[in-house]
Amino acid sequence: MNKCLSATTTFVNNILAKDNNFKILLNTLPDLIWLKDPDGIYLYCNHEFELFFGATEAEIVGKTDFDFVDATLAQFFRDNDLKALNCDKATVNEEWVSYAAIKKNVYLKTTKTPMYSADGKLIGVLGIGHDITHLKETEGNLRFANNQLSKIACTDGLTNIPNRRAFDKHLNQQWNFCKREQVPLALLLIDVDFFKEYNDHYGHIYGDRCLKDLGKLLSNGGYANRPNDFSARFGGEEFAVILSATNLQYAYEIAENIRNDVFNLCLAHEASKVTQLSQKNITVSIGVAAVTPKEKNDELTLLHLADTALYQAKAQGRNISIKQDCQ
Ligand SMILES: Nc1nc2c(ncn2[C@@H]2O[C@H](COP(=O)(O)OP(=O)(O)OP(=O)(O)O)[C@@H](O)[C@H]2O)c(=O)[nH]1
Repeated sequence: MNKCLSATTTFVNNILAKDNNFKILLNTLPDLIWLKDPDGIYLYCNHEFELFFGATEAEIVGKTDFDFVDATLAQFFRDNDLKALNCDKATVNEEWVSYAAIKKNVYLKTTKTPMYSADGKLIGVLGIGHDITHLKETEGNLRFANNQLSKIACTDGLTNIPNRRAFDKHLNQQWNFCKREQVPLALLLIDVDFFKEYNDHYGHIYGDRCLKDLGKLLSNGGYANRPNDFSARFGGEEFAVILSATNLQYAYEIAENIRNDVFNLCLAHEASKVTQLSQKNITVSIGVAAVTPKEKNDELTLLHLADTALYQAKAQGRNISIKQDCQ
């Protein structure tokens, strides 16, 4: 032990020896407490710290972190000591540590503070490690719960596909994207034909099942499979598909694929009033629109056009797709 170290060790021992109760107090604390000189040599540690290193205070004092933990961790501790010394104020860092003496992994919030004697001489760095494992776990659980909540908030409870809220957000994002790129944004509004009659005929439970099947088809059918494309339940028995950077003709072709695939699901609809059906199946009418965003219009322009087209599809007998160009 060098001369300087023995001087500071004496200083620390004097503090502790003056009042044995003080030592008892420090050993009773569940926090890890330690003191190192400016070179990183231990001057003192409490009982909790002894458990961490798996050595007694007498064995620890006079040694450095490099004698007890692997070089990477020891260097990490040393860097944090130097950080506190260099900025001459308390610094805080957090890390997972494993105890050597007992089976215990904890997430520590460690505060390191430069310590001075009464006459202003630097003694070293005082460290306090506080176990915040519980807090960390709670934080993780909260983050997980928040993610789940965000998912739930954007998912339709019945069909398990994105809901109207998610649709509105995505439409706005893609509108802005297409405005920047000056490419058309296409929208398909898909409405089940004579669904009231379906519910009346088969009951709401079967009505729900039918909507779930349609939701599954829209999300798995490969119609909106480019990264910016999107399908959602728009509300009630209405669905929507957003096709980014897509012209009206291509969007219309996708709509016709969807319309045919819905028919080919062969969901029986005995009460359908759609005429000229080879089979009384569930059918949909689709309004298609595409708009290249300009300053003077917004996403409501696109919604309005698709809605008008859907209205026309219903008026023209249903089970068709109608496309509506921007004037
Ligand atoms: N089972 C079930 N039915 C729903 C749900 N949401 C809306 N509906 C029903 O969808 C039906 C929509 O009826 P209408 O708006 O008259 O439309 P329609 O009967 O499909 O007629 P057209 O659209 O003109 O072909 C209503 O009977 C609603 O109760 C749902 O989540 N589950």
